Amino acid sequence: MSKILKGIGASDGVAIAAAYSLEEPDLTIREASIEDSQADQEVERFKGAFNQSKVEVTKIRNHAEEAVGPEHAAIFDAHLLVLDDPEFLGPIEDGIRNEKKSAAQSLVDTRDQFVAIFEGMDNEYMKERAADIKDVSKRVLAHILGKELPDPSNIDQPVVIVAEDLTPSDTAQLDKKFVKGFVTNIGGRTSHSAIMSRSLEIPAVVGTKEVTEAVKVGDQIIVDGSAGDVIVEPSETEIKAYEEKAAKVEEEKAELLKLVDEPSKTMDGVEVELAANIGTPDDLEGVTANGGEGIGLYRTEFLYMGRNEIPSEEEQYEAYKKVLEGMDGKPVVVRTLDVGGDKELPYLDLPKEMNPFLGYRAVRMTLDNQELFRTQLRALLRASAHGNLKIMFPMIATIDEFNRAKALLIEEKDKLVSEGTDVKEDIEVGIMIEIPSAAIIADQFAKVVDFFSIGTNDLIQYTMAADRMNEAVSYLYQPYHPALLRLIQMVVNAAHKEGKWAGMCGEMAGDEKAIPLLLGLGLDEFSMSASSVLKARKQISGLKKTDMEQLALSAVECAETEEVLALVEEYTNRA
Ligand SMILES: C=C(OP(=O)(O)O)C(=O)O
Ligand SMILES: [Mg+2]
Repeated sequence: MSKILKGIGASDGVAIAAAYSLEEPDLTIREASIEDSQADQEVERFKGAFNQSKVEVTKIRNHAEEAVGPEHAAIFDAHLLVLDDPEFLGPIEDGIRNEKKSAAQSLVDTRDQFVAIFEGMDNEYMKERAADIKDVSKRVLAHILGKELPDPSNIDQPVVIVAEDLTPSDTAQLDKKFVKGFVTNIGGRTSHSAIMSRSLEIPAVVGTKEVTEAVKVGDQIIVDGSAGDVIVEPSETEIKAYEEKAAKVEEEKAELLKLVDEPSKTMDGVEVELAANIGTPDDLEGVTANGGEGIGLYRTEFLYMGRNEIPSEEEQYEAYKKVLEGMDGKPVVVRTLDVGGDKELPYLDLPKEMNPFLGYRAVRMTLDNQELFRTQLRALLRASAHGNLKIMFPMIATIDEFNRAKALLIEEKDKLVSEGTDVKEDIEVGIMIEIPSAAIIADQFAKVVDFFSIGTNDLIQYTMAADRMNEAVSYLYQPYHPALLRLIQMVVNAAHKEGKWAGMCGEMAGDEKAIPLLLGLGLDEFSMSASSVLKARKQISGLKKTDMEQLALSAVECAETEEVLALVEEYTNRA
């Protein structure tokens, strides 16, 4: 009998495939020492494990080169060097032969010695070598212990990934050709793995609480990303029903594609901009295919993930240039590095925090690490010559933070100009509105910034004090709550009063129930997953802006979310 798990639908569509687990195996060492007579056998075992690891790393390296480019493959070249390094292999063999350690124990002790030496050096390059040694040793240890490490980039058959959670860098490595869907235990619609699943257009269900318990590797599962359902070991009849549903989803998509070149216009002729959010230059294809009128949010942090070092100015410049040229003069809002919260960068050695979402993240960190920030700003300024760039700072809480970030930008711009580098004049510089303090004094911000983009994913969690990743408090995560609508109203009105524009790049911008309200509140730009653009265009073409203004005026006066939703229903059915 099949079993149905309920979760939160994170990305629409239906996937049917075998389950693949991303859980890491238990790598606890049970035998630390050996008898004399076992030494040869243990040496054989450790050499065999190194050889197996070399074969795997070479495969992963080649795959990475093909899928994401040679820059990302370079990490694995460094791993291969470690696997061949006699300075590393020698002490492991000595530990087995002379100190009677098991292969696993000798590997771990040698690893720890090397890691301590490299981490203690005052040199970024050497610190990165410590990360390589840790990574490689984990793989070798797994082989010595007879365990297998999960490797999302090495999947070569259709699968549905099942995991406790997927980190943004795990998600970035998924190959759409084989990864048909994913299901996690934790997370909500705005956790970053969910956002990535939408940009990759992979059906996903998050927050099932129990998928890793309920599903065995190889089990057939169905993911219904629209309903948030996961069917484990489905019957023939269920498979057939879902295959039909999948075909219907494809049909609807084909129908919507007819709107690709249409303007985004309400019934009474008001145009808005429907833009898309991207994480990497590879996402551009989806934006063009879905008729995105611009990029409303380029989350540059993904360029910094899944690697062991900060991307160079040149590498960043190339990525930004590719996006700007790809959008061919259409607006591209690039957000400067926003790490922290659930987006970690192991090589930056950021402190572990009690409340990472309230901690050292985004501009708070980049203003403090000026070399890193200036490198990104220079890359952006140089790229500005290739298109319609707008620069946006994340997680701004105070005017002073904005002024400091902008001052660095201007300093770098002046330097580049004096060096004779081409930099576009009049680049718009704006901020994300993710923190209630910024929304509340939006009138002050509007005097100094060129635009706002409301980041509701964070703004909701900070307004309601409800962690966006935590399902236990997900009932409080209410996009349509009047408190939030009032903040949005303040921001849009403040922008318009100063002749500036206000957009939204949080997930709410692509939400069918929110769009009528946002239109009525006067939002100028809606930036969403590329896969939602055409649906939004169709919806907007059936709404009258004047009616939606009435709806919004009534909605901000409501006491509860339910009342707001009832109003949305009433007004949109009327239209
Ligand atoms: C778009 C946003 O930023 P991110 O989801 O990357 O935190 C947001 O907070 O709404
Ligand atoms: Mg945010």
